[in-house]
Amino acid sequence: MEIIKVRDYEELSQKASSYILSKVKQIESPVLGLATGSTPEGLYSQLVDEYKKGNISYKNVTTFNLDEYTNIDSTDPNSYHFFMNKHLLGHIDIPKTQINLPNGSVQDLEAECLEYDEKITRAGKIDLQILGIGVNGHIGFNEPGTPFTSRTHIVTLDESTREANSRFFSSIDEVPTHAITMGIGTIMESKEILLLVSGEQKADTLNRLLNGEVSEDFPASILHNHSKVTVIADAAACSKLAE
Ligand SMILES: O=P(O)(O)OC[C@H]1O[C@](O)(CO)[C@@H](O)[C@@H]1O
Repeated sequence: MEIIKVRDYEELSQKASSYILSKVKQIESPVLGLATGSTPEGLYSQLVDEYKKGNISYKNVTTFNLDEYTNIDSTDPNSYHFFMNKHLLGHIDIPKTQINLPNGSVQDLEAECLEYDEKITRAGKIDLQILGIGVNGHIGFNEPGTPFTSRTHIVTLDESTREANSRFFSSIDEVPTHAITMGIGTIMESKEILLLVSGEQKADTLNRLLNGEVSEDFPASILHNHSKVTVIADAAACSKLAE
């Protein structure tokens, strides 16, 4: 696991954007894994800017998002479909047919999970997966205790995760209780992973990730078993690391 320490959120977003753009230019038909949450917002804004400046085209890119709430329509402002359109996908030249997010509003959610996982395999697997990390070490919506071998599945969200995400809703009661997420096994099949960690509230999390043991109690710890993981972390997130 390689760690790149940067000054602040702005530098983190710039570094992550350059990293991704170099992959998009290098690979003929890149498959990107995308994340939601506050952390990648700055990155997405940079990716949009580069497109608007005419420095990049995303016509050959295929995307797979990590997760989506269940029982929420894709037009709902709290859905991850809406988030991705608002922050990235609605502003660039990627063809709609190459955009993939789990559909949390279908009746047969189990079938949706299976199909989503198979679609990633059919696309030739993810070239570069972008990840954020929850304070409890979750990746995607894989909460502590999720088997490392898990495939795309339905999860019951931890109260702490619902609490953290309630900032996007008018009250915690409105935060969905379930979601579809790529499994840890699915994420680990990505050829490369870029993890973004920002802010003081993630300082203990980053310390545990880098110095703790690999355990299902802390889902992100599995990343130690992947051969190509880069972590970009800002000074606030690094504030609990030994010099
Ligand atoms: O970037 P944030 O908002 O801290 O979120 C961290 C993680 O939590 C989630 O938003 C899920 O709660 C993930 O998608 C994200 O990677």
